[in-house]
Amino acid sequence: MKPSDQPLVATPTTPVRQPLLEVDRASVRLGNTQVFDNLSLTVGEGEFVALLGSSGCGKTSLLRTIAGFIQPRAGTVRVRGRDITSEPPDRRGMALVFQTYALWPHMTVAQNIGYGLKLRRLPRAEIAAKVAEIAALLGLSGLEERKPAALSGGQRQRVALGRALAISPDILLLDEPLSNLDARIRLTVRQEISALQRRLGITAIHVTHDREEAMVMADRIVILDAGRIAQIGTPEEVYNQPASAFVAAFMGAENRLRLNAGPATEGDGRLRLQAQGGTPALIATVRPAVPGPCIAHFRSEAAELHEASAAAEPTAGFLALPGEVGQVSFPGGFWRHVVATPAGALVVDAPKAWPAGSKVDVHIPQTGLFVFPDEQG
Ligand SMILES: Nc1ncnc2c1ncn2[C@@H]1O[C@H](COP(=O)(O)OP(=O)(O)OP(=O)(O)O)[C@@H](O)[C@H]1O
Repeated sequence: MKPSDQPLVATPTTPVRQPLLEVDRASVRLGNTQVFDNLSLTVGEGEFVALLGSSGCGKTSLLRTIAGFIQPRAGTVRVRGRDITSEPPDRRGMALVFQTYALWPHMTVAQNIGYGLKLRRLPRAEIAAKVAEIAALLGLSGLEERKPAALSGGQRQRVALGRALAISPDILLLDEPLSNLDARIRLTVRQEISALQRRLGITAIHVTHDREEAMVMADRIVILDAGRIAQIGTPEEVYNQPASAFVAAFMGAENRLRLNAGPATEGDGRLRLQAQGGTPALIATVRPAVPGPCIAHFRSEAAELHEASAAAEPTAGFLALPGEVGQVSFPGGFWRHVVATPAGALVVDAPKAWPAGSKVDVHIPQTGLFVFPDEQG
């Protein structure tokens, strides 16, 4: 199947809970850019969904379409079955938290949190009670009278979150809310948002380009590639069963090999895979079942380094490639090696350092290989 023949909508592999939000065959064009076309997505009640993809793939545009700031040229957006495509943003029961916090600088923490409630003309006492509740929930008690300029980045983002939660939205939309925070604070706020979302049972859609953030926060991850849904699944599914070479690489299996697959000589259903210059490997369980050119992806930690051997016999269960260690580094916990092989440079992690210049064999077990037909091959 050529990429253009692939379905636009990836089938979720896990059942969606009671649907709360449905984006149905939506198309969005901005200026001359067709951002996405015929895109469908269902989000269940109480679910935390991450929209993950590289810069420019359309994550923010999809979120803004859901929020009502972008009007799709075709398709509908529904909440609990009700068509809200033409409803303005403030009538959708959603709250959006931005990357830049977007707090009112002249207002105090309490006024910022209570802003949406004031717009809804709630009685003062009710606003004060709700603000106090939210401030306590988010660990902001005691800071209510401060202005945003007198807060840390993490505290500001919690105020922005508080302002969103104060209006009790059906759906919380998070547009890279953590990307302006430094790495350590980001981990804390990430956990706080996750815990809060689960405690309140609120439905959340979170835009991020950070794979780990999506993995640890979301129930399901939607991986977008140039306006198309490349895969929808739980973190384990997209990590362990990537649906395409793109998803495999995006989920960290960045080593890429062109392989040739043929039937194993024994005729027992196994495939004989061979990388350029490598020993043929007899492999049982990988896709594709059909012989031909294919692309394999694997993670740097899935491979092993061994002393070079002259073996040219087919090996069972793993690919073997001769190589020479180039650059060696220590990212922490393991040693990372760039290994030159006839099939190209590969990155391989190992518990010990192999000095630069070592002649090695790279072994890649079939359990760590993600193999896909090579459409271009
Ligand atoms: N107002 C606009 N006019 C024209 N094109 C736009 C407009 N806004 C966004 N685009 C284009 O639409 C595409 C998707 O943009 P979008 O901001 O949704 O991507 P993204 O995945 O959120 O990226 P990032 O992670 O960089 O924020 C990009 O090619 C972008 O250049």
